[in-house]
Amino acid sequence: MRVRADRTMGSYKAQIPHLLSSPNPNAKTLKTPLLNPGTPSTRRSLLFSLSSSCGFALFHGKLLQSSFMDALASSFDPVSQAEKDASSVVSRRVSEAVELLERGKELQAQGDFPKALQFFTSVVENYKEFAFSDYARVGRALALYEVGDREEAIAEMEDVSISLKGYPEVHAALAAALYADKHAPLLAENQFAIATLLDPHFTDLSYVIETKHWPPSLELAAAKKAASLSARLCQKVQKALLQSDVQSKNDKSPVTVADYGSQALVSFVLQQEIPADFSLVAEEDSKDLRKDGGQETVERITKLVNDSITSDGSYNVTLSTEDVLKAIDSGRSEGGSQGRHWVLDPIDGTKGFLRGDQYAIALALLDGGKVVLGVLACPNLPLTSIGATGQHSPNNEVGCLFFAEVGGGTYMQPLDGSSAVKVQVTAVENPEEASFFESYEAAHSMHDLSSLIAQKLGVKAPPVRIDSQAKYGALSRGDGAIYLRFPHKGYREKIWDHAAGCIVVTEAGGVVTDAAGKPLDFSRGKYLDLDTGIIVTNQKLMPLLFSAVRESIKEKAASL
Ligand SMILES: Nc1ncnc2c1ncn2[C@@H]1O[C@H](COP(=O)(O)O)[C@@H](O)[C@H]1OP(=O)(O)O
Ligand SMILES: [Mg+2]
Repeated sequence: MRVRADRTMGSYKAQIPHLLSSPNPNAKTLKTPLLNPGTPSTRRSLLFSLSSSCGFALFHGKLLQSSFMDALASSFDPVSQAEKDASSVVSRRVSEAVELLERGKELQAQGDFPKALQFFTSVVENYKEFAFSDYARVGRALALYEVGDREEAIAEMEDVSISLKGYPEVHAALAAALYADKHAPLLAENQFAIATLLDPHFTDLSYVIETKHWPPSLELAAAKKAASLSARLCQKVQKALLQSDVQSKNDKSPVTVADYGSQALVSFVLQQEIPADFSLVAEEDSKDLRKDGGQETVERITKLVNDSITSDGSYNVTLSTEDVLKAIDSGRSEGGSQGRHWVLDPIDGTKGFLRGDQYAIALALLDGGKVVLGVLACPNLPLTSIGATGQHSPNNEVGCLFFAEVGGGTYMQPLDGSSAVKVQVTAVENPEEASFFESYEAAHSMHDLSSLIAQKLGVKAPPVRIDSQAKYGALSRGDGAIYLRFPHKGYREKIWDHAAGCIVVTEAGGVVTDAAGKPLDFSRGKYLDLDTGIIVTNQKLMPLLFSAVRESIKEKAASL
């Protein structure tokens, strides 16, 4: 959700839209963990930091400095056993509630809003007697917003803005929600005025982004939802394909249907969730489908898309064939260095999809030509490391969703929706201990060149060959240390084949460059104009890798 500032509006109105990429200040540094001054202060957290810089606990409406609490507890000598018991019940309930609150915040920081909502709701409902349950109400309001229950979210924000007086983030979040969802600019202005009176920093966009880390989490939630639904659609088609007879396996139509279906579904979900200024750069368009004989395929696609929408249950609509064709064609944007554009590969690695191997649904968001968010759904990637072989035991669960926002790190979540974990690229420094990924298809990347590079580096392990951007995902969680991609002469890389993968790796601490050592430039439209190839690894290995790549390219050229 991003509403542009209207230059004719008043000074507050012009400021409110900068909060709108997310009314959820989803990732701020927690300086003062509630009742727990000893924990590290780097945790990403929602709205929970108190304005003071030392540890406080709010309890029965009284503010108690927590460093005194233990002393008070130990010196307190209750008159009766009953009072002693009551006191211990209270402290047990406080720790229970704080634990639930902390868990809710963690889940929220990971983008797992439905689970976070459960934890916050539990505090709100079961621990009403503690004043700090109001902080759970803030979390609940924002989680409700993220899961799409916006009416309830705004009502809760309004209530809590009154009960938690003097808490600027609630007013700022409410300002953004009133502006974007209620289309109530005057009410939004009032809330924004309160927020900025309480904390003038909210007028400063760089403060909102850099200090509060308000990420485009609405976009992230929408992107995760779109990619997950598409992954389900593709899984269904791949399953039917793999169960079919040999003759229909040679038929390319299942991948066609899944490809278009995935694009239509992602486009539909994004437009439902974030209608403002929608722009999508995607691989497919409806030209071929509109030709004679395409009607049956369009009908199959439409059925698939409608089945996916129905199974999700959040949208009460049935799309017509024309709606589906239009959704596909809304991916005709050219991208570029201005504005915000979604970038989609509806099925990356179609060869892998047909073989029953790896493929990915890759969705990213560009802002001013830079990738600010990426989601990679990899329906066949095992949840545990694919290690040095690319293989996994047949009982291993598969289906990973990687997601990253600029400045927020990379997370991986099972596609079944269970909790996300933060991932990091490997810390391996010695190339002898490194393994490398490359394309399964020799036509997509020069295996002889990668082999020369690996040899120069001293890599001992054989290449791990898998299809699609699942390679970026696997590398982001440390399954391997290096990804080498050297398309044959004349091939032009497209932005949708790298945008999501690139941010997933860089936010996990990795480096992605072309073979000349330059970062990938996503600002030039559909194509990446780059030198020779793409190399990916961790910060430590990059200098060594880069030299091996330069030498190998020269050597190969000389031998031709
Ligand atoms: N000749 C080629 N050289 C390099 N990449 C290609 C070539 N043809 C298609 N691709 C694209 O490479 C990507 C997958 O590469 P890999 O799986 O080897 O990493 C896909 O995006 C695929 O397109 P598509 O998305 O249309 O399948
Ligand atoms: Mg692709």
